[in-house]
Order: sequence, then structure tokens, then C-alpha cells
Amino acid sequence: MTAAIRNIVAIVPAAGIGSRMGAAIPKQYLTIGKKTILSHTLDRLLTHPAISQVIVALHPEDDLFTQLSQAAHPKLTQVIGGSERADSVLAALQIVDNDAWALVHDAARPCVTHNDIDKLICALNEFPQGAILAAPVRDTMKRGNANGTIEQTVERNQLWHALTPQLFPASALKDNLKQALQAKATITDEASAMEWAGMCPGLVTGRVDNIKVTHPDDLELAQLFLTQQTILK
Ligand SMILES: Nc1ccn([C@@H]2O[C@H](COP(=O)(O)OP(=O)(O)OP(=O)(O)O)[C@@H](O)[C@H]2O)c(=O)n1
Ligand SMILES: C[C@](O)(CO)[C@H](O)COP(=O)(O)O
Repeated sequence: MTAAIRNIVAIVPAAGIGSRMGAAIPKQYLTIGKKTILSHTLDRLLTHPAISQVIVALHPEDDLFTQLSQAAHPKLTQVIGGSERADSVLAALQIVDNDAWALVHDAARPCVTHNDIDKLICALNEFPQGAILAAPVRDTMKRGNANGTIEQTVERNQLWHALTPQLFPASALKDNLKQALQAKATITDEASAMEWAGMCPGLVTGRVDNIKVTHPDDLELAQLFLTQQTILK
């Protein structure tokens, strides 16, 4: 089967403030090795041969992005993000051609590999409505309650951690995301907007080192993974 030629545009929501990180600056501008987290992420996307353009959604008061070398990259376009992650993604989708595919990837996930991006793109042959990278849950899962004790054990069969990138037809994602937000649906990733519209996105097993840097202890883990990926190249 010949691979379909798709126009794939990467969207990087990078307009958050990183409150759970508790740093003096937004977490995407913290450095790992010699680059910021955002620079690591953008380099992974800008160097992937199947990605034609990278759109980064920035906080309206972001005065750090222009200091990154990637800011001048010819494939990169900036937009102003919104109050929630989904708003930032929707802002970026406004400038994506309707016939393109939107590959949405968190700025806070610097360890994504080209191999995982390739897996996701290839999976579109099996999942024409779109697909996401995800990691099957390994541990026994518990739901806690307000007093800090276990309420129940959650069935972990077919339970997955949703990762990014998440890859969908740009036009459908834009329409469904807009309508889901207008309906006040809880949208924490692109797949939830597509599910809200009745779609069935595919699950593509991704690497567990594709972590989202969220809390302070994630920084050391991301540094370890980035170092290991460089050594094992
Ligand atoms: N209004 C927002 C909120 C988040 N994001 C981006 O969405 C990604 C995932 O969000 P998260 O990890 O929650 O980042 P923050 O919102 O910055 O973190 P926190 O919730 O701890 O403030 C991040 O790259 C973040 O920059 C965004 O573009 N626009
Ligand atoms: C999109 C995401 O990374 C998938 O797990 C996650 O939903 C982002 O959540 P956040 O609270 O905006 O970090």
C-alpha cells in the first residue's frame, strides 16, 4: 500500500504558565542541558521530514520566545494562545489549511522521538479519523477520596495514558473543538473533542519516556531521558 501524501502541520500549545512547576518562569523556558524545554520540543518537530510547518501558540505576555534560535526558523509561525490549552490549539487551527492534518504536541513534552511520530502518521492508514500516541497503564489504579483514602480500585484493562502528538484532520478538529468548547464540554486533549463529536480516534502505543514535564521532579527525569536518547542514537 503506498503511503498517502499528507500535509502535516504541527501545532505546539506553549501558552501555559506552568503553575504546577512553581518556577519563576513558565516551565517551557526552563533549560535541560543547553536548551530550553520548548527548544528541545521544537527541534524534534522542525527536523521531522513529514512536518511542513510548526505553529507555536504563545502567551500574550511571552517575552522569552524571541530569544530562542528556533523563533527565526522558516518553518515556524507564532500565534497568540488562549486561556486554556484547548483555546490555544483552536487559535493555531485558525491558520491551518482545511486540507491539512494537525499534529498537536505539548511544548512540555521534549522527549518525543521521530520514530513515535512516524508510528502515529503510519497509523492513519488504520485509523482514518485520527489517532493519538498513548501508553498502556502498568500499575494497579486507585481512585482516591477527599479524606486521602482509597475509594476504589479502577479496572486497568484497556486503560491508557493519553500522550501527544495527537493527529487529526485539521478541519474536523477545528470544527469539533469549537463546538465542544461552545457546549462547555471538558476538553483536555484533542481526542476528547473528537470523541465528543462521536469519532473514535485510534490508540497508538508510544514510548513511556515521552513525559509531560509538569512537576519539579519531572525535570530530572526528562534530562535522563534526553541524555539516554542522545547516547543511544
Ligand atoms: N492556556 C494554555 C495552557 C497550557 N498550554 C500548553 O499546553 C501544554 C500542556 O499543558 P500543561 O502541562 O498543563 O502546562 P501549563 O498549563 O503551563 O501547566 P499548569 O497546568 O501546571 O499551569 C503546555 O505545553 C502548555 O504550555 C497552552 O498552550 N495554553
Ligand atoms: C494533552 C495531554 O498532554 C494528554 O495527556 C494532557 O491532557 C494535557 O493536560 P494538561 O493539564 O493541560 O497538562
